Amino acid sequence: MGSFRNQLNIFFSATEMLRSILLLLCWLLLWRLAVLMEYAPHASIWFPPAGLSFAAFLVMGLRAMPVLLLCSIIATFWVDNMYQSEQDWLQLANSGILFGAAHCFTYWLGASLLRSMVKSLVADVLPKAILSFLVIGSVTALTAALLGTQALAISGMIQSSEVADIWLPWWIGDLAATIVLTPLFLGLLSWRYPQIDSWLAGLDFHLQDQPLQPYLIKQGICILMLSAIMLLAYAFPYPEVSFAVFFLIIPQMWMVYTETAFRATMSLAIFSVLTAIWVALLGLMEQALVYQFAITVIAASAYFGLAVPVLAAHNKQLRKLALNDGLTQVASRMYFFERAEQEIARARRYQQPVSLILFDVDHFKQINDDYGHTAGDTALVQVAEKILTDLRQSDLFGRFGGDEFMLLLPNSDLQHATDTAERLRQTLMRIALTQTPRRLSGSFGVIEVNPQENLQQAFERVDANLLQAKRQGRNQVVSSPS
Ligand SMILES: Nc1nc2c(ncn2[C@@H]2O[C@H](COP(=O)(O)OP(=O)(O)OP(=O)(O)O)[C@@H](O)[C@H]2O)c(=O)[nH]1
Repeated sequence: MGSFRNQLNIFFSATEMLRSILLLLCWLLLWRLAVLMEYAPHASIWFPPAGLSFAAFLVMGLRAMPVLLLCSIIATFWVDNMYQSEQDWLQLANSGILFGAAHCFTYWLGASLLRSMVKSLVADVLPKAILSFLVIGSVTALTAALLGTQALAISGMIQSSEVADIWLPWWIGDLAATIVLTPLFLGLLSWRYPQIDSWLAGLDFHLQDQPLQPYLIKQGICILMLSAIMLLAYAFPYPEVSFAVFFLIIPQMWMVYTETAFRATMSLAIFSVLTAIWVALLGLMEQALVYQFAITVIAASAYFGLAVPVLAAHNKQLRKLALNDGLTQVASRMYFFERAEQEIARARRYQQPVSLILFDVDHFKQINDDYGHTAGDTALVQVAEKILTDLRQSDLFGRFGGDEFMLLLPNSDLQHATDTAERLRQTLMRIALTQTPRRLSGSFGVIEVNPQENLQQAFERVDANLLQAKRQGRNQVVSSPS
């Protein structure tokens, strides 16, 4: 009950009223545009209001219903004015309500289904969200076409016999617009409705600081290519020539991979509007179905392409998390062992020495207990930063866990590694911790890796040396020959 009252309050708020009026104006404008591109009665090459209805129901839910119903009724009166069907206003209102009910109910149902499906997906599943959108969008457009044509037949706007001819182009027109335009409308609406971001599984529609010029060049190439292909189809009126429009997938995918999601969807919208305009201008109505399919197929492929940069960014982030220790940013234990295996194998091949150092901060627990975990964390970060400045570029430095760190020194024999450990022990004592007045010290184990042993065995030996350094009173280096 509370939530219903909440919805009512939102519905009657000034901003929502303004949004509804804007929605009404945009819908009617797009509808007028669609009528301009009709190639047969009630069959437009594409029907942009369908994309807007789907996007509005996705974002606003049931709150969009009254406005979109009103749009459908106004459109019915408007269309009658054009076709002169001689119906009286009561019949027209009846037709409008029937058509509106078919259109709005279907798109609301489709949008609600998509919303609940996308919400139930766990993170990082953009391809699944895209697939759900394509499947539900197509079925919704089909249902809207079947119910819409029936509504017109029942209300007497068209003959029953015409339904069989109209439903397919009606569906493809709705489908092209729903598939191409819904994401763009969602992108535009996501500036005002931030909840959309969470459904997009990482896809960012908001403008980023990417240079405008390369985008404009790519957009220009897309427009030129499309215009050339359409003029070619006009000059050589064979059905085969019209299929050349499918080549547009190349520049569109180029756009998807290199530009922001918003620009890519914008480019698809420009492609579909221009195709529709060229078809209308050059009278290529015979091949309208080919162009409608091209628009839909290219858009559907492009959306899957949108998932690639998002997945690549996720992978990069996951790899960074796996390779680096989250707190100190030195190598993670997993990455250290992976690299150490490679280095030891390489050293064995070239018969070069390689050494391991394992060290542990003495009485670190005391810092946590006396000054808190944040002070402990800061101390670990300071230790890692300071040690890192004291190493060669080729040395590998990682965190084993807790206050234990490890080093792999390529091209270093036991003597060199022991000297390095001794230097680091002194470095540790010089660290001035920012959050505690404490001074640090560390215990070090050192070994030179024996050509016959594997990493596991080498690690056990260096760990034993560290343990001995602890037992012997801490703040010292214990090394042993191979
Ligand atoms: N602040 C902080 N503490 C950690 C972290 N990881 C482990 N610790 C703590 O580090 C302490 C490590 O203690 P130990 O190595 O067992 O012992 P110690 O106090 O260093 O004493 P010795 O090693 O015997 O000299 C434990 O209290 C852990 O809870 C971390 O990421 N941050």
